[in-house]
Amino acid sequence: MLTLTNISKQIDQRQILKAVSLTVKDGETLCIVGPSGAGKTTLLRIITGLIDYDQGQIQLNQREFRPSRDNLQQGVIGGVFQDFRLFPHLTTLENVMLAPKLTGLLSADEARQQATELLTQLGLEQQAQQYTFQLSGGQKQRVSIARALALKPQILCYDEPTSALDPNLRDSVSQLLLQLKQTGMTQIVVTHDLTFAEQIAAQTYHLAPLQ
Ligand SMILES: Nc1ncnc2c1ncn2[C@@H]1O[C@H](COP(=O)(O)OP(=O)(O)OP(=O)(O)O)[C@@H](O)[C@H]1O
Repeated sequence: MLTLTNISKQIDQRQILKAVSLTVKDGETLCIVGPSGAGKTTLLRIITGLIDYDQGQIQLNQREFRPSRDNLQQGVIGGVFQDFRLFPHLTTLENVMLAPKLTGLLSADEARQQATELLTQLGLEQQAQQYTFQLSGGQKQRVSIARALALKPQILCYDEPTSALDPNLRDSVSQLLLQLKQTGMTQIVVTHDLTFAEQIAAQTYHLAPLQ
């Protein structure tokens, strides 16, 4: 269970988040919705440890928890970001193998086997040997999810996972997130797409812009 209590954040002396409190229970999917500029991405960047917060407290499983970039690498909290952050000069398979191999979580053989399984699970077996610059937006999205899953996160966070996708692909992302929910994955999804939010989550947190 992840709990945020009164999280506040200023950027350039402007208040972006003020006293945000929310809880995500194990196995739940929480959608964070709100208008453009409300601070959704900022909140997700705080949860994934990419930026710090000024005030408040975060607890993971009822213990104080300070998100950091290390948590992304150690499989505590995984992130799927809007720009995918794939390595274009590596193949799809290599992109998914890389982090568990570099962090020592798995041997090279184990990482390869796991990556092959994840790519099959996500319908990307045909793309395994392609460079990621050769893939479509929807395929890159799924590689990015496979890569995050390869680090066995407790919680997986997504920033606008449908923003670059047409309606059919949006439905396939919903299906994928629902499948992951069935495996017990805890998920936090930033989106401004309310139809998508309704498809995937029972719980929605509305972030209102500050004036
Ligand atoms: N690094 C930064 N420097 C300056 N301002 C920033 C920075 N990051 C975010 N902001 C500001 O914080 C506010 C919230 O931005 P954020 O990207 O979190 O909103 P959002 O709700 O995700 O918006 P969108 O739906 O358009 O992506 C915006 O006004 C943005 O300009």
